Amino acid sequence: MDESPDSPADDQELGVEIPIPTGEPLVDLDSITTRSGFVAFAGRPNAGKSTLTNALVGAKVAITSDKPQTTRRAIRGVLTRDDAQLVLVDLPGVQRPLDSLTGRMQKRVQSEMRDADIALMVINGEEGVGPGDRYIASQLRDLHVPVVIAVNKVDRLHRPATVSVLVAAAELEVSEDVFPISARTGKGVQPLLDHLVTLLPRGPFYFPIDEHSDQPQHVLLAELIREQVLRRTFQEVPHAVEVAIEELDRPRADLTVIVANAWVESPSQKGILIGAGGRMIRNVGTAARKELERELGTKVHLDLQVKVRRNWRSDDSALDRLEID
Ligand SMILES: Nc1nc2c(ncn2[C@@H]2O[C@H](COP(=O)(O)OP(=O)(O)OP(=O)(O)O)[C@@H](O)[C@H]2O)c(=O)[nH]1
Repeated sequence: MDESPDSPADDQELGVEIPIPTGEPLVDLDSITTRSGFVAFAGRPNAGKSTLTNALVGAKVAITSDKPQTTRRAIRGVLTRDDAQLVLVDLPGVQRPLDSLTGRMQKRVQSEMRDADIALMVINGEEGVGPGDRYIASQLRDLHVPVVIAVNKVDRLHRPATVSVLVAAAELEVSEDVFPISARTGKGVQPLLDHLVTLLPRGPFYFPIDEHSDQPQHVLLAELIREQVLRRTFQEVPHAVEVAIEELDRPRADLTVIVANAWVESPSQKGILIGAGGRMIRNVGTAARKELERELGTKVHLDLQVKVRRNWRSDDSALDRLEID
């Protein structure tokens, strides 16, 4: 039994009074010089929200791919500098819900946006401003949080094309703060960051300064495996795959053993993911192992199985188990 006099149970047994909150602020805000807050990303699928999150954080906290709807969970990336801490909330792209999975994703987008200190609207500069962006802008207008717009992928645009997307973005009339950036090359990201910091409220940091993300390790590892599936599959298969870590062992300091399942929705998708003679799943496994080794700093033995779970995207118990809420 824990004999520590500090434990709450002992406090109660000894009759120690626990102070009741009086409604007085616990911290004197005038004495705080740092700024901190939550910046939620809104944008169409594929606009580059996850790439921008990683670029700002300076570490890979979110997987990226050229397939729309890669991001399924709200991922918090944490960026700390001397004067400020930004908690970047990388969200799924805004889209019409099609099933339980996308329904949950969109509910999460709405609740995270409501709770944010700043909304950062990311526009895919290569595609220009479209009806999807106008819809997102109309939603942001109702939120009453400061909005900043990043026009991304300007590395793919000539100057006149960049100017015309910037003008179209300003005409959305949701923000006057429009920044041309390339999340891929890093161009324009620093001025955007400096501006976001000026809009944050004063306050203490939310996360320890060496933390990059609030994502549980097993979720990040599963995502790194899914990223390799996304790189190699097409049409409906990337959307039908989810990866779950079943076991993680460290038998030696320099070796991690991981057992993971890749869920698909039908036997034909299973066939595609395994590939002729098992070639596809071997390639996924080899590439994923390298990413896992980089993340964990140990050798990795990866046992990756493909399993069919029909309609997992409409199955609430499966989504709960996969921690998609
Ligand atoms: N050329 C170029 N490509 C980019 C840039 N930013 C992102 N991309 C690419 O665009 C694709 C989509 O990027 P993501 O970061 O996954 O996009 P997302 O907005 O998070 O997508 P969802 O998860 O679908 O919401 C990937 O292939 C990225 O490499 C950029 O600044 N320039």
